[in-house]
Amino acid sequence: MSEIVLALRGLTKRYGNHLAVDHVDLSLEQGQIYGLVGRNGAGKTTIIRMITAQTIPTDGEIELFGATGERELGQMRQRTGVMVETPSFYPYLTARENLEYYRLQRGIPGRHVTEEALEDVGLAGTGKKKFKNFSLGMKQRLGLALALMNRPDLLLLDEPINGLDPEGIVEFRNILLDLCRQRQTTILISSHILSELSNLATCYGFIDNGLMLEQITAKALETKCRACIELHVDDAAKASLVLERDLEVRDYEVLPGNVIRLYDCLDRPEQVTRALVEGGVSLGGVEGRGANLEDYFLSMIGGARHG
Ligand SMILES: Nc1ncnc2c1ncn2[C@@H]1O[C@H](COP(=O)(O)OP(=O)(O)OP(=O)(O)O)[C@@H](O)[C@H]1O
Repeated sequence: MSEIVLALRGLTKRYGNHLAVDHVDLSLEQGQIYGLVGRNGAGKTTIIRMITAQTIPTDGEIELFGATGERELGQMRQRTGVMVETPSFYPYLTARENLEYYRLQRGIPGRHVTEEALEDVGLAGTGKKKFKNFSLGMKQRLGLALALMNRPDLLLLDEPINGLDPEGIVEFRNILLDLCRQRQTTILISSHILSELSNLATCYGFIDNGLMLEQITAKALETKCRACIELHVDDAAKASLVLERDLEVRDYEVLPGNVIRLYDCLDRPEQVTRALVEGGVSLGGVEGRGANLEDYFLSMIGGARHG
């Protein structure tokens, strides 16, 4: 069984009358990339700050690498790397000089640590270029390099992809995937844009108003958000037969209540309905379902607000 790297149980933060984080449960196994998704003010930063002891929880429990007591938690926190908002770097120093400054400040021995961190994030070749002339993507990668200097087993990243252009997002994503593959680094990454985390997160937690609304694996989310034609029929077995025989459909699933989700023939729904009717199937409804991750997230938040 995989090691549980991080577990939150009933984690709560109250500011006056405001519940910023409301009894959040979360569990993260080694090598997972957990996408914490929520709008601005949802409580993402507060959760990360409680894990790193920058904010004291009002209630609940944090378990890190199996430890829960304050003293042991303190030790285990040394195995984490954190990036909450872009760290302040010196504008007139290079990437290497900036990292060297922080390495010495933190008392981490060995120049090779800086070199490895620069290699990890693809900034080893930036030479004399000063921080002030870096693109946002480079700045964010330097922030990540700083979080990687202690070779963490758990990385906590608060909105690191925020504002990056598509190319920057891909670069950042590839670095994280490499860390996960090569070092089995476990990653918790927050974002207010779900699609920024696609092809990266292995599971998601959706948070709104401090509440964890849903936790779902990337695979399950992909299935939920996959484009399909949803058919409500009187006889699913008969409909399946017609679809396979007359339209050579292979990719479909049958849900309870005589509902069929069809992933083939998306561009020709009329042909599907005609074939079914001609095959003697009664259709109660035909509905095209979208494939948009953002819509899924927004519909969930909408649902929460009405709830
Ligand atoms: N020190 C504080 N004092 C009072 N309220 C706070 C404090 N820190 C955060 N909050 C409130 O707690 C809630 C959650 O904030 P948090 O920063 O965790 O959200 P977030 O999801 O990270 O959003 P953002 O992306 O905007 O940072 C917000 O309503 C915020 O105003």
